[in-house]
Amino acid sequence: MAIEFRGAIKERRRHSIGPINLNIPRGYIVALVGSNGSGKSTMMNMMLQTIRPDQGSIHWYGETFNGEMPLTLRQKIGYVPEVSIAEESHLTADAVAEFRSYWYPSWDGVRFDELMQRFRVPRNERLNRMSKGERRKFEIAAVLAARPKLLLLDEPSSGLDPFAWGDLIDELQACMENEDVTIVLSTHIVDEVKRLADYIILVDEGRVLGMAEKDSLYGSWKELWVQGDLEALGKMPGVVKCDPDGPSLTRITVRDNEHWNKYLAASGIQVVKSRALELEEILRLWIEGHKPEELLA
Ligand SMILES: Nc1ncnc2c1ncn2[C@@H]1O[C@H](COP(=O)(O)OP(=O)(O)OP(=O)(O)O)[C@@H](O)[C@H]1O
Repeated sequence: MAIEFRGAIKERRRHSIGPINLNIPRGYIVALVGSNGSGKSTMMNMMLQTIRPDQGSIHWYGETFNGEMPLTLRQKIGYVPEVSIAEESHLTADAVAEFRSYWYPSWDGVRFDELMQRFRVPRNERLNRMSKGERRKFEIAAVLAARPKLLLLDEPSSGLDPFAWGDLIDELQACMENEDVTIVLSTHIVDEVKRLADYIILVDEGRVLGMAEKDSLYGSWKELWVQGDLEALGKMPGVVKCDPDGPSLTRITVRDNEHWNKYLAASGIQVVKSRALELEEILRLWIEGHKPEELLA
Protein backbone atom coordinates (compact mmCIF):
# COMPACT_ATOMS: atom_id res chain seq x y z
CA MET A 1 0.00 0.00 0.00
CA ALA A 2 1.15 3.56 -0.61
CA ILE A 3 -1.00 5.03 2.15
CA GLU A 4 -3.19 3.53 4.84
CA PHE A 5 -5.60 5.50 6.99
CA ARG A 6 -6.42 3.65 10.20
CA GLY A 7 -9.32 5.18 12.07
CA ALA A 8 -8.05 8.69 11.27
CA ILE A 9 -10.25 11.53 12.52
CA LYS A 10 -9.74 15.27 12.15
CA GLU A 11 -12.09 17.44 14.16
CA ARG A 12 -13.47 20.45 12.31
CA ARG A 13 -15.85 23.14 13.54
CA ARG A 14 -18.90 22.05 11.57
CA HIS A 15 -18.25 18.32 11.36
CA SER A 16 -15.39 15.93 11.91
CA ILE A 17 -13.60 14.31 8.99
CA GLY A 18 -13.52 10.53 9.46
CA PRO A 19 -13.08 8.04 10.94
CA ILE A 20 -11.19 7.18 7.77
CA ASN A 21 -10.14 3.60 7.10
CA LEU A 22 -8.60 3.32 3.68
CA ASN A 23 -5.90 1.42 1.84
CA ILE A 24 -4.57 3.37 -1.12
CA PRO A 25 -2.80 0.89 -3.39
CA ARG A 26 0.64 1.58 -4.76
CA GLY A 27 1.06 2.12 -8.49
CA TYR A 28 -2.45 3.36 -9.29
CA ILE A 29 -4.34 6.59 -9.81
CA VAL A 30 -6.92 7.19 -7.11
CA ALA A 31 -9.52 9.98 -7.43
CA LEU A 32 -10.95 11.65 -4.36
CA VAL A 33 -14.44 12.76 -5.25
CA GLY A 34 -17.08 14.55 -3.17
CA SER A 35 -19.04 17.73 -2.68
CA ASN A 36 -17.53 21.05 -1.52
CA GLY A 37 -16.37 20.95 2.08
CA SER A 38 -16.60 17.16 2.27
CA GLY A 39 -12.98 16.79 3.43
CA LYS A 40 -10.89 16.05 0.33
CA SER A 41 -8.24 18.73 0.94
CA THR A 42 -8.09 17.78 4.61
CA MET A 43 -7.40 14.16 3.64
CA MET A 44 -4.80 15.32 1.13
CA ASN A 45 -3.07 17.38 3.82
CA MET A 46 -3.11 14.39 6.16
CA MET A 47 -1.33 12.39 3.44
CA LEU A 48 1.26 15.14 3.30
CA GLN A 49 1.45 15.34 7.12
CA THR A 50 0.74 19.09 7.06
CA ILE A 51 -2.40 18.18 9.04
CA ARG A 52 -2.21 15.53 11.75
CA PRO A 53 -5.24 13.43 12.63
CA ASP A 54 -6.64 14.00 16.13
CA GLN A 55 -7.20 10.26 16.42
CA GLY A 56 -6.01 7.19 14.53
CA SER A 57 -2.95 6.96 12.33
CA ILE A 58 -1.65 7.18 8.78
CA HIS A 59 0.93 4.82 7.32
CA TRP A 60 3.18 5.57 4.37
CA TYR A 61 4.53 2.49 2.57
CA GLY A 62 3.83 0.49 5.73
CA GLU A 63 5.40 2.90 8.21
CA THR A 64 3.90 5.41 10.59
CA PHE A 65 5.69 8.26 12.35
CA ASN A 66 4.96 9.94 15.67
CA GLY A 67 7.09 12.92 14.72
CA GLU A 68 7.87 14.35 11.29
CA MET A 69 8.12 11.89 8.43
CA PRO A 70 11.75 11.30 7.34
CA LEU A 71 13.12 13.81 4.82
CA THR A 72 13.86 10.98 2.36
CA LEU A 73 10.16 10.12 2.30
CA ARG A 74 9.02 13.75 2.11
CA GLN A 75 11.29 14.25 -0.89
CA LYS A 76 9.44 11.46 -2.69
CA ILE A 77 6.09 13.18 -2.28
CA GLY A 78 4.97 15.80 -4.79
CA TYR A 79 2.06 18.07 -3.95
CA VAL A 80 0.05 20.59 -5.91
CA PRO A 81 -2.16 22.45 -3.41
CA GLU A 82 -5.59 23.78 -4.24
CA VAL A 83 -4.32 27.29 -3.54
CA SER A 84 -0.72 28.10 -4.55
CA ILE A 85 1.87 28.79 -1.85
CA ALA A 86 2.11 32.52 -1.14
CA GLU A 87 5.82 32.44 -0.13
CA GLU A 88 6.92 31.61 -3.66
CA SER A 89 4.78 34.26 -5.35
CA HIS A 90 7.43 36.97 -5.73
CA LEU A 91 9.91 34.55 -7.38
CA THR A 92 10.22 33.72 -11.05
CA ALA A 93 9.44 30.23 -12.33
CA ASP A 94 13.15 29.59 -12.90
CA ALA A 95 14.09 30.74 -9.38
CA VAL A 96 11.52 28.42 -7.80
CA ALA A 97 12.72 25.58 -10.02
CA GLU A 98 16.30 26.18 -8.91
CA PHE A 99 15.26 26.07 -5.26
CA ARG A 100 13.30 22.87 -5.81
CA SER A 101 16.22 21.27 -7.63
CA TYR A 102 18.20 21.48 -4.35
CA TRP A 103 15.33 20.20 -2.27
CA TYR A 104 14.41 17.19 -4.48
CA PRO A 105 17.38 14.86 -5.20
CA SER A 106 15.42 13.30 -8.08
CA TRP A 107 14.88 16.70 -9.77
CA ASP A 108 15.00 16.31 -13.55
CA GLY A 109 15.91 19.63 -15.20
CA VAL A 110 15.44 18.31 -18.73
CA ARG A 111 11.92 17.19 -17.90
CA PHE A 112 11.19 20.58 -16.34
CA ASP A 113 12.33 22.33 -19.52
CA GLU A 114 10.22 20.02 -21.68
CA LEU A 115 7.12 20.51 -19.56
CA MET A 116 7.51 24.28 -19.39
CA GLN A 117 7.77 24.31 -23.15
CA ARG A 118 4.84 21.97 -23.65
CA PHE A 119 2.65 24.03 -21.30
CA ARG A 120 4.01 27.30 -22.74
CA VAL A 121 4.70 28.88 -19.35
CA PRO A 122 6.81 32.07 -19.26
CA ARG A 123 9.99 31.18 -17.36
CA ASN A 124 11.19 34.59 -16.26
CA GLU A 125 7.87 35.85 -15.04
CA ARG A 126 7.20 36.16 -11.32
CA LEU A 127 4.61 33.65 -10.22
CA ASN A 128 2.30 36.37 -8.89
CA ARG A 129 2.26 38.02 -12.32
CA MET A 130 1.21 34.87 -14.11
CA SER A 131 -2.39 34.16 -14.98
CA LYS A 132 -4.13 31.60 -12.79
CA GLY A 133 -3.81 28.92 -15.46
CA GLU A 134 -0.14 29.72 -16.20
CA ARG A 135 0.69 29.43 -12.53
CA ARG A 136 -1.16 26.13 -12.32
CA LYS A 137 0.78 24.83 -15.32
CA PHE A 138 4.03 25.89 -13.69
CA GLU A 139 3.07 24.05 -10.48
CA ILE A 140 2.30 20.92 -12.47
CA ALA A 141 5.56 21.11 -14.45
CA ALA A 142 7.55 21.62 -11.26
CA VAL A 143 5.90 18.79 -9.39
CA LEU A 144 6.37 16.34 -12.28
CA ALA A 145 10.00 17.40 -12.77
CA ALA A 146 10.74 16.28 -9.20
CA ARG A 147 9.76 12.74 -10.28
CA PRO A 148 7.82 11.93 -7.12
CA LYS A 149 6.77 8.43 -6.09
CA LEU A 150 3.61 9.74 -4.49
CA LEU A 151 1.85 12.56 -6.25
CA LEU A 152 -0.89 14.44 -4.41
CA LEU A 153 -2.87 16.76 -6.68
CA ASP A 154 -5.61 18.92 -5.19
CA GLU A 155 -7.91 19.93 -8.06
CA PRO A 156 -4.98 20.07 -10.49
CA SER A 157 -6.98 21.21 -13.50
CA SER A 158 -8.58 24.20 -11.81
CA GLY A 159 -8.06 27.15 -14.20
CA LEU A 160 -6.52 25.14 -17.05
CA ASP A 161 -7.68 25.74 -20.62
CA PRO A 162 -8.95 22.62 -22.46
CA PHE A 163 -5.64 22.15 -24.33
CA ALA A 164 -3.56 22.31 -21.16
CA TRP A 165 -6.08 19.98 -19.51
CA GLY A 166 -5.49 17.44 -22.29
CA ASP A 167 -1.73 17.83 -21.84
CA LEU A 168 -2.09 17.27 -18.10
CA ILE A 169 -4.05 14.06 -18.66
CA ASP A 170 -1.37 12.82 -21.11
CA GLU A 171 1.46 13.66 -18.71
CA LEU A 172 -0.19 11.94 -15.76
CA GLN A 173 -0.89 8.86 -17.85
CA ALA A 174 2.73 8.88 -19.05
CA CYS A 175 3.91 9.02 -15.42
CA MET A 176 2.22 5.68 -14.77
CA GLU A 177 3.77 3.87 -17.71
CA ASN A 178 7.07 2.65 -16.39
CA GLU A 179 7.48 3.96 -12.89
CA ASP A 180 6.43 3.02 -9.39
CA VAL A 181 4.21 6.07 -9.01
CA THR A 182 1.00 6.48 -7.07
CA ILE A 183 -1.26 9.45 -7.79
CA VAL A 184 -4.04 10.71 -5.54
CA LEU A 185 -6.02 13.52 -7.06
CA SER A 186 -9.05 15.37 -5.82
CA THR A 187 -11.35 16.58 -8.54
CA HIS A 188 -14.84 17.78 -9.37
CA ILE A 189 -14.43 16.95 -13.04
CA VAL A 190 -16.09 13.69 -13.97
CA ASP A 191 -14.20 13.50 -17.27
CA GLU A 192 -10.94 13.60 -15.33
CA VAL A 193 -12.08 10.67 -13.21
CA LYS A 194 -13.19 8.80 -16.34
CA ARG A 195 -9.89 9.40 -18.13
CA LEU A 196 -7.49 8.86 -15.23
CA ALA A 197 -8.75 7.02 -12.20
CA ASP A 198 -8.24 3.36 -11.44
CA TYR A 199 -10.03 3.73 -8.12
CA ILE A 200 -12.55 6.23 -6.79
CA ILE A 201 -12.86 7.27 -3.15
CA LEU A 202 -16.17 8.98 -2.46
CA VAL A 203 -16.37 11.45 0.43
CA ASP A 204 -19.49 13.17 1.72
CA GLU A 205 -19.69 15.59 4.66
CA GLY A 206 -16.55 14.23 6.25
CA ARG A 207 -17.49 10.58 5.81
CA VAL A 208 -15.58 8.31 3.47
CA LEU A 209 -18.34 6.34 1.78
CA GLY A 210 -15.84 3.86 0.38
CA MET A 211 -13.41 3.06 -2.38
CA ALA A 212 -14.40 1.29 -5.59
CA GLU A 213 -12.63 0.21 -8.73
CA LYS A 214 -13.82 2.63 -11.40
CA ASP A 215 -14.40 -0.03 -14.04
CA SER A 216 -16.56 -2.06 -11.66
CA LEU A 217 -18.93 0.92 -11.37
CA TYR A 218 -19.62 1.13 -15.08
CA GLY A 219 -22.69 -0.84 -15.98
CA SER A 220 -23.61 -1.31 -12.32
CA TRP A 221 -26.95 0.49 -12.69
CA LYS A 222 -29.54 0.67 -15.47
CA GLU A 223 -32.43 2.92 -16.26
CA LEU A 224 -35.33 1.05 -17.86
CA TRP A 225 -38.54 2.26 -19.46
CA VAL A 226 -41.11 -0.43 -18.95
CA GLN A 227 -44.76 -1.20 -19.63
CA GLY A 228 -46.98 -3.55 -17.70
CA ASP A 229 -48.15 -4.52 -14.24
CA LEU A 230 -47.27 -1.64 -11.90
CA GLU A 231 -48.02 -3.69 -8.82
CA ALA A 232 -45.44 -6.30 -9.83
CA LEU A 233 -42.99 -3.50 -10.51
CA GLY A 234 -43.33 -2.26 -6.94
CA LYS A 235 -42.17 -5.66 -5.65
CA MET A 236 -39.22 -5.95 -8.02
CA PRO A 237 -35.86 -6.44 -6.22
CA GLY A 238 -33.09 -3.86 -6.68
CA VAL A 239 -35.34 -0.98 -7.84
CA VAL A 240 -34.34 2.35 -6.28
CA LYS A 241 -36.40 4.76 -8.36
CA CYS A 242 -39.73 4.29 -10.08
CA ASP A 243 -41.56 7.18 -11.76
CA PRO A 244 -44.26 7.47 -14.42
CA ASP A 245 -42.91 8.75 -17.75
CA GLY A 246 -45.85 9.60 -19.98
CA PRO A 247 -49.26 7.86 -20.05
CA SER A 248 -48.11 4.26 -20.46
CA LEU A 249 -44.43 4.11 -19.51
CA THR A 250 -42.69 3.78 -16.17
CA ARG A 251 -39.06 4.71 -15.73
CA ILE A 252 -37.13 2.67 -13.18
CA THR A 253 -33.57 2.67 -11.92
CA VAL A 254 -32.32 -0.77 -11.03
CA ARG A 255 -29.08 -2.51 -10.08
CA ASP A 256 -27.80 -4.19 -13.22
CA ASN A 257 -27.55 -7.84 -12.26
CA GLU A 258 -29.26 -10.98 -13.46
CA HIS A 259 -32.28 -10.51 -11.12
CA TRP A 260 -34.16 -7.77 -12.92
CA ASN A 261 -34.13 -9.58 -16.24
CA LYS A 262 -35.58 -12.75 -14.76
CA TYR A 263 -38.11 -10.87 -12.67
CA LEU A 264 -39.41 -8.81 -15.57
CA ALA A 265 -39.65 -11.84 -17.84
CA ALA A 266 -41.58 -13.79 -15.18
CA SER A 267 -43.92 -10.86 -14.44
CA GLY A 268 -44.72 -10.15 -18.07
CA ILE A 269 -43.35 -6.62 -17.87
CA GLN A 270 -42.00 -5.35 -21.16
CA VAL A 271 -38.80 -3.29 -21.42
CA VAL A 272 -39.30 -0.59 -24.07
CA LYS A 273 -35.81 0.90 -23.82
CA SER A 274 -32.84 0.96 -21.46
CA ARG A 275 -29.56 2.72 -20.83
CA ALA A 276 -26.59 2.30 -18.49
CA LEU A 277 -26.26 5.09 -15.93
CA GLU A 278 -23.40 7.56 -16.36
CA LEU A 279 -20.61 7.68 -13.76
CA GLU A 280 -21.92 10.91 -12.21
CA GLU A 281 -25.35 9.36 -11.77
CA ILE A 282 -23.80 6.29 -10.16
CA LEU A 283 -21.85 8.51 -7.73
CA ARG A 284 -25.04 10.41 -6.87
CA LEU A 285 -26.85 7.16 -6.09
CA TRP A 286 -23.90 6.13 -3.93
CA ILE A 287 -24.15 9.40 -1.96
CA GLU A 288 -27.89 8.76 -1.57
CA GLY A 289 -27.03 5.47 0.14
CA HIS A 290 -27.05 2.98 -2.75
CA LYS A 291 -23.55 1.59 -2.41
CA PRO A 292 -21.79 -0.23 -5.23
CA GLU A 293 -21.86 -4.01 -4.84
CA GLU A 294 -18.07 -4.28 -5.04
CA LEU A 295 -16.70 -1.89 -2.43
CA LEU A 296 -13.04 -2.12 -1.45
CA ALA A 297 -13.20 -0.06 1.75
N1 LIG B 1 -7.98 25.27 8.45
C1 LIG B 1 -9.21 24.88 8.78
N2 LIG B 1 -9.67 25.05 10.05
C2 LIG B 1 -10.91 24.64 10.38
N3 LIG B 1 -11.75 24.03 9.54
C3 LIG B 1 -11.35 23.86 8.29
C4 LIG B 1 -10.06 24.26 7.83
N4 LIG B 1 -9.93 23.93 6.53
C5 LIG B 1 -11.09 23.36 6.18
N5 LIG B 1 -11.93 23.31 7.23
C6 LIG B 1 -13.29 22.72 7.24
O1 LIG B 1 -13.16 21.33 7.01
C7 LIG B 1 -14.19 20.85 6.17
C8 LIG B 1 -13.57 20.14 4.97
O2 LIG B 1 -12.86 21.10 4.17
P1 LIG B 1 -11.96 20.65 2.94
O3 LIG B 1 -11.24 21.87 2.46
O4 LIG B 1 -11.16 19.47 3.34
O5 LIG B 1 -13.09 20.19 1.89
P2 LIG B 1 -12.96 19.85 0.32
O6 LIG B 1 -13.69 18.54 0.14
O7 LIG B 1 -11.55 19.89 -0.12
O8 LIG B 1 -13.81 21.03 -0.31
P3 LIG B 1 -13.73 21.73 -1.78
O9 LIG B 1 -14.27 20.70 -2.75
O10 LIG B 1 -14.68 22.88 -1.63
O11 LIG B 1 -12.33 22.13 -2.03
C9 LIG B 1 -15.05 22.05 5.80
O12 LIG B 1 -16.19 22.04 6.65
C10 LIG B 1 -14.16 23.25 6.09
O13 LIG B 1 -14.95 24.34 6.54
